[in-house]
Amino acid sequence: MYNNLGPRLILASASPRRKELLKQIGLDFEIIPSAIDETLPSGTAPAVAAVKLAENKALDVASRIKDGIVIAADTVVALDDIILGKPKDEEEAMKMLESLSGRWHRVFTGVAVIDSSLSRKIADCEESRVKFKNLSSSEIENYIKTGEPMDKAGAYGIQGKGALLVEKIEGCYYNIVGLPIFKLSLLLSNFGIRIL
Ligand SMILES: Cc1cn([C@H]2C[C@H](O)[C@@H](COP(=O)(O)OP(=O)(O)OP(=O)(O)O)O2)c(=O)[nH]c1=O
Repeated sequence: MYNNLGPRLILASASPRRKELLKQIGLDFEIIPSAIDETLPSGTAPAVAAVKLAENKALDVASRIKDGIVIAADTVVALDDIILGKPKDEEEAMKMLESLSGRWHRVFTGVAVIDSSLSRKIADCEESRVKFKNLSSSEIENYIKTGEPMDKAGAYGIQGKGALLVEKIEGCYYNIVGLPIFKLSLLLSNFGIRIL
């Protein structure tokens, strides 16, 4: 593990995907989920929303700990400039999947890294593009029955059965899953954390 002797690292996330992705690169870290209100003024641009929410999550946790470096992220799906967050119920999941059918959309993940003293903070956003196949109503219904859409932005998870909906992508795959590993490594290097 990288930081046995390095700074304490905290992932401010309840997302099992983010935990797995951070483990994938061999970092030793703790988890303290944030408890922020994730609503932003309507009309906020998707990239701005993703960065702002990531910053708010990181600040929330950083202000509750004595020492350490906090990592937080937020993922939004954007169809044109309309933000698709997590669906509140199956009906909304169906509407989201219908609107994504046969089209390209963008996935933005904002990432924030903040020192517990709040003296150093850095945030950035990664953008990927995703093209969905044309979905039939039975495909949408069957996908919703898997339960996969409910805790995910845009009502799908590319890392699961949602892969069956995705024709192609442009950009970082990990960004779509919720944590752009390469971008995060650049941010961490600004804090003197080099993983390789
Ligand atoms: C598009 C897409 C999103 N997602 C997930 C990533 C995020 O977990 C979720 C978007 O919600 P977020 O609010 O970004 O994150 P979260 O509430 O799950 O976790 P936390 O705020 O505690 O960090 O959607 C996938 O898992 N796969 C995908 O293909």
